[in-house]
Amino acid sequence: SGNSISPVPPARLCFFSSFQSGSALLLASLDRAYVPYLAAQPWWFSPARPPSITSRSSGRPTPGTTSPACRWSTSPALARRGPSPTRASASGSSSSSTTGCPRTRWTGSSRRPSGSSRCRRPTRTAPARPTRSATAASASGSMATWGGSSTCSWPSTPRRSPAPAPSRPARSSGTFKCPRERDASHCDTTRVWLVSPSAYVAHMACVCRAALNEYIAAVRKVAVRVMEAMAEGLGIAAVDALSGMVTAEGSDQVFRVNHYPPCHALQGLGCSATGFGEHTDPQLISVLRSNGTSGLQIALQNGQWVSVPSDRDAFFVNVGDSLQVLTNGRFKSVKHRVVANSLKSRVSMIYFGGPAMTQRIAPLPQLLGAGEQSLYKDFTWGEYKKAAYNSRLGDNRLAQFHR
Ligand SMILES: O=C(O)CCC(=O)C(=O)O
Ligand SMILES: [Fe+2]
Repeated sequence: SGNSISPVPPARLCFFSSFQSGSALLLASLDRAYVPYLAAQPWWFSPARPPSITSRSSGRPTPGTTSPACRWSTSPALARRGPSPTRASASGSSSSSTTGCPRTRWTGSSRRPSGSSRCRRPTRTAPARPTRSATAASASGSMATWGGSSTCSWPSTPRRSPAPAPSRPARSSGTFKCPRERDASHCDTTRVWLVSPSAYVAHMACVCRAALNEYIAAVRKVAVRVMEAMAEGLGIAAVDALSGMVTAEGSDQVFRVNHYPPCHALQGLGCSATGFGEHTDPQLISVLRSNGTSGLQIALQNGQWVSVPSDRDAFFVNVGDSLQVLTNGRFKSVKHRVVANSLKSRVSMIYFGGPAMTQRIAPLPQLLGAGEQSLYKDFTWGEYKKAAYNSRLGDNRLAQFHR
């Protein structure tokens, strides 16, 4: 995306075959919490196989299992922290509304705190929070921690069977209207904070460590190559002027997996449910791969939402706010969101390349033309991140840093 916010497909980048299979392996084994979903979609385990639609993809929950439609888990950390740029509510102006999955049952007041669930929450064991020592170690660069909703254990507590999916769209007395609920989201997320790509692997007690390591190393190379090409395109002599920030010691990288269960009740209703509210990514660059289920949209300058073609063999590369500042607005971080699919699960995995916390984020001097002023106040990535965490997901977080 970036500067080119016209509805063109994202650039296709070449997958090496080992990368492709490593990537599929990663998706298959990343977190045991995803096994029920992945098991329902055998192509995850064999990328060569077409995404054949299995009986599960018809969207009917198998009796005795938890409905994928409303399976939800919320990071206790996020719930406590409230609105955050990684997992909070959609807000701000939007030309078209999305809503909570109408089939979900609201658990509380009509305005839930951001980051908590609108869906009926299954009884489950809260995932272990990283211990203080793990967090401290992470901050000091010696390991990475798992964060977000799922750790490497699937809850052992029994879950209630869901009510069978309605055979017709769920309407309340035939007058169901899509509520304009900006605080809704319909997504499970698992995040891995990357501190040291080699050290965190040693820490991870998951089956996925090798695949994860391989994938992240490879996708980081993709990010670096893209940023090198950007520097070249901007006429900057030092090829690593931008990319060096994600390879630098202490760079702040995150890898996140999102799962958007299908929202069956949307069928035939002509409205959409928010999977991930509108936002821009705060880091430098994001490299996303998905399972080919549609849902990702970007906002054009006129506010119109455009779907990004779903292609599981393509990367979606997104410019983050920090890169917008470094290039003094030549590349723009594009607002994007995810709408839930009524039939199919969407799984995406995103590598976010961020700079080190102390990195000064300001337009590259070699980029500024004669008399050109920075459009932004000076700040460090750490300062921006702190401000971002105190904002709502859909806020224009760069606004407060504009001169
Ligand atoms: O899951 C997706 O497709 C996009 C998610 C996203 O934008 C994000 O995690 O920042
Ligand atoms: Fe994003």
